Amino acid sequence: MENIIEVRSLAKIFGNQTALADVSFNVGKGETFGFLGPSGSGKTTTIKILTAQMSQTDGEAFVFGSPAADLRKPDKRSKIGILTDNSGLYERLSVYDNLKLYCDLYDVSYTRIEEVLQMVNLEDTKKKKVAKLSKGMLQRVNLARAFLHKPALLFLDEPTSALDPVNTKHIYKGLQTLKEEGTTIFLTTHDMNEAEELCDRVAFLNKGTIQLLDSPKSLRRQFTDHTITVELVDGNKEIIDIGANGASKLYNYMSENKVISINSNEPTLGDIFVEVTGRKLS
Ligand SMILES: Nc1ncnc2c1ncn2[C@@H]1O[C@H](COP(=O)(O)OP(=O)(O)OP(=O)(O)O)[C@@H](O)[C@H]1O
Repeated sequence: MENIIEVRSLAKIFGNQTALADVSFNVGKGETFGFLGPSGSGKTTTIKILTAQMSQTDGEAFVFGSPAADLRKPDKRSKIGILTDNSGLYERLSVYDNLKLYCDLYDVSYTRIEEVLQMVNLEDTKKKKVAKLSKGMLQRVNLARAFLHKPALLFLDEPTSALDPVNTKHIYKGLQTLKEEGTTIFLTTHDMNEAEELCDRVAFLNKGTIQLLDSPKSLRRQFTDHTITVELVDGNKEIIDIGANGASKLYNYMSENKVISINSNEPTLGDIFVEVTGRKLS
């Protein structure tokens, strides 16, 4: 698979603070890659280096096969979209007029505005001035702006942090559409459900280093204790091994009509993160 991002031994030091110690990973074309870590673990710093907003102290970062710093050139920059919390929108203009300006900047047809507003669930808000938007609405306008020009690579720094569950689901659908269209997505989050929902692979970042990197499915398999929990009619819960011994036990309970529910004990990404790093995500 062609790599869109390649990072080798990346380090960033601010004064006496190490934000990134030694980070290496690749992101393949069309992949949605999740960078997961608690506050201060180095997620935004990584995005800033990959999008040429900051240079690294050591190591290498390549985007589209060239050093990330090349993204300062306008022809390269138009291939990426970035969502960060620094908005860059004109407060006195409406949502629609702000997006029109970006259409002009990227030479995109105005018909695209309706498409992206639909993807972020803001069709009814397009006439509102940006100054009057709620935090969640602002985040959705910024998202719309980030993928307005159909970038090949999209950087999303905590894309749903200000959103309610309904809008979060709506955004997930929009991001799935972008993925189906072939967009490569680099996403940071501390929301493990988001990572499960969207990401092909995730990297666990802790204190500036990657501690695990794999698909959510492989990680859950790797860390499972191979048991299920069976809830019985007498109110007791029993943990049963999923091997042959457990099977006969479960068969007996079931044939005696004693089972109310059976639940997998496969760990969530959040459980695995805590186990590996000893830290909680939020
Ligand atoms: N411009 C800066 N000057 C000094 N230190 C910085 C600077 N930017 C980031 N840091 C430090 O680098 C570390 C990593 O910060 P970063 O913003 O990358 O973390 P993060 O994982 O994105 O956190 P959050 O989830 O809170 O956004 C932190 O300790 C932070 O204080």
